Amino acid sequence: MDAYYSQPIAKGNTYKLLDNTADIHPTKNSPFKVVIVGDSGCGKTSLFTSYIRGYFPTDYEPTIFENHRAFVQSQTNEILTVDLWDTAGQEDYERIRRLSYQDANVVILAYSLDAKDSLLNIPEVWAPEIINFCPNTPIILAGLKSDVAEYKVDPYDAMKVAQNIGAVAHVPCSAKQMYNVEELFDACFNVVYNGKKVTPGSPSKRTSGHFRSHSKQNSITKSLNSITEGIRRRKNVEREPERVEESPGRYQDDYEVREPDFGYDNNYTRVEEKSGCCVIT
Ligand SMILES: Nc1nc2c(ncn2[C@@H]2O[C@H](COP(=O)(O)OP(=O)(O)OP(=O)(O)O)[C@@H](O)[C@H]2O)c(=O)[nH]1
Repeated sequence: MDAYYSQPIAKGNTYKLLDNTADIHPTKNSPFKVVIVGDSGCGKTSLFTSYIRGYFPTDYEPTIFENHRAFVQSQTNEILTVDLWDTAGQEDYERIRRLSYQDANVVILAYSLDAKDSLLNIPEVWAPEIINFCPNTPIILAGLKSDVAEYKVDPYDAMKVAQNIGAVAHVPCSAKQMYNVEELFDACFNVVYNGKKVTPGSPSKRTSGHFRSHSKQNSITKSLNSITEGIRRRKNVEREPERVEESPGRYQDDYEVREPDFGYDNNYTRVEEKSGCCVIT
């Protein structure tokens, strides 16, 4: 695994996912936001499921938007609230996905080791989108489905891509075999915390620039959930019109997805962050 890292960030702390969340009070912590993006079908949802739930899902259902909350404990017993944002790889949901980038602490940029196009799309599609919408957010490139018998992607080509897009790490992993899954998420936390104490407290006291207000995140999540619900309901209307009692058109205009205006231009430009987390050339 080490050979595929551009920087040895995963050598920092390890974080244990907590099963029993009954005694945890999330308001004490600012959530740590991890967003995953990548081609449709490359394995993003399965990765999150295998990390949070500990099993590999057998059904495939294209994601529109999903949000999961988890709690992890560092080796020094500090608890971190983690929000995992699963996005749609499908072009149809591009506008929703773009809203997910806001205030991300880390972006996992995923490709599948059994789909060459999914790697080609990293510099063509995904990296420019991330740079556009969250230019200062560290990127971790994740090569999913590392269990497949035949790789369509040379891991060393992927390593080059990782360096070219300024990813802080490249992690090949398998949700199916639970290979490197925990290491990938440890890497996410270590990008920000490496060696630093995880302390609950006011987001404004943070200096990394990657912590934002809890309430703002909650309102983004609520609005994305309602958009997603609207889409799901409209899809059901299309698929099963006989079960709809009210006007079938009622969900068509019940939300408006606006392109976020974060004040960045649309070009794929060189972005350097002082912390050295994200350097794009
Ligand atoms: N062999 C293998 N197959 C996997 C792995 N992870 C996911 N898959 C399969 O890949 C397909 C797509 O997986 P998803 O996790 O739904 O993919 P996704 O990237 O979330 O797809 P979208 O929601 O369309 O963006 C499913 O049939 C999974 O069973 C893995 O680690 N190994």
